[in-house]
Amino acid sequence: MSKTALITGVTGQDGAYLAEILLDKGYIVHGVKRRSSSFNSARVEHLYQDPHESGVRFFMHYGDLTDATNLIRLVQEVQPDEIYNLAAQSHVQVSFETPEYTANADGIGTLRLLEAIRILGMEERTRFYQASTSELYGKVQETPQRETTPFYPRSPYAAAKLYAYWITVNYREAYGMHASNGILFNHESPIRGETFVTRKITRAVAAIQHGLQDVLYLGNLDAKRDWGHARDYVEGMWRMLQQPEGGDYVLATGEAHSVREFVELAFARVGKTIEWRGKGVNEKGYDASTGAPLVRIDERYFRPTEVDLLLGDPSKAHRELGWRHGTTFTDLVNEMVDADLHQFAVSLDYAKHRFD
Ligand SMILES: C[C@H]1O[C@H](OP(=O)(O)OP(=O)(O)OC[C@H]2O[C@@H](n3cnc4c(=O)[nH]c(N)nc43)[C@H](O)[C@@H]2O)[C@@H](O)[C@@H](O)C1=O
Repeated sequence: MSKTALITGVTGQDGAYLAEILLDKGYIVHGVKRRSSSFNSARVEHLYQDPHESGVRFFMHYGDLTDATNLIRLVQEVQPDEIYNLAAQSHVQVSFETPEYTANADGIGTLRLLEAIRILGMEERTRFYQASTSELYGKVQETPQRETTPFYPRSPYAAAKLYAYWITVNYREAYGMHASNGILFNHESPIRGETFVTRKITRAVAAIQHGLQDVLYLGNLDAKRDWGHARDYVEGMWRMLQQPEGGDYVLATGEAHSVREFVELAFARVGKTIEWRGKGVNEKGYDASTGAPLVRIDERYFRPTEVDLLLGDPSKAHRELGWRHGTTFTDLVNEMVDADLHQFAVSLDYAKHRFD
């Protein structure tokens, strides 16, 4: 019999990759998305099947982590074997402007979902995955960070996720639920949201290459992150729920790079070498061969409190889940730049023919 999974946040980067691998593994997949006045399902469009065909295995529902009755009804209707809670207000900088909403969706939202399982008496049947985050380590207390490293959140986003982490642990211990936290370090891909720094950079490189943009504006170039590929990380989520018991696992590559290095590699993919001149907010990145300014600093992208360095130790996941990241940092950057170059080329071609 096919297993049934419920994915909140299915229209996001991770939701889309996870839905894809679960369908490949033979699951029936129910995704939850928020209502929006603009179209927001592009990442899962290719998973839709003709409803008149037999054997349809992908279903979408409207829902919201701030709406408890909706969550209870969804869990009751779908009767999932596995719930992956990926829905969140996931932008760290935005959380400084919307701290209450972030706490409600990311913190209390997790509680609502756990309570839905309990209210319906499904604690023994339904396994639960919580999208925890390396942002919990914030002002890091040791490097590299592992499951035992103390947390020190540095944003409303991280503080909300801290509550979600502990309430997941608590429901595991109090009610014997199979509930797990995946402490995922940054994971990116060509379908990453366009305001996260990696995708912002690769889109700008592609736009500059196509003559559609002159300069890329960024904040803190010295921040370091442990960047992996989202496709690898969703496999790790699934593996956590296949264990005999729930647990908490770091997924990371074990390698950290600065935003500056990401910029350099991304421009290198299109044959441009960046030469940095100036200091602090006056620093600029120039095209070494033409002298054109390509990168400038915009103070608006600095955060009230920054997380300077995140570097994960994924050895528990290696040992217990047999999980390893596959994509290297360079391959990740190249794949993202290539995809954005292609996307701009397709749009330009479409526009050209439309107005021919
Ligand atoms: C694991 C974790 O991963 C993500 O959170 P994030 O690390 O904050 O991701 P980001 O791509 O927004 O920033 C990375 C770094 O890059 C710096 N940075 C410089 N200049 C710009 C800039 O212009 N834009 C942005 N966004 N960041 C910039 C910024 O200050 C920060 O130090 C989310 O998925 C989150 O949900 C999550 O859980």
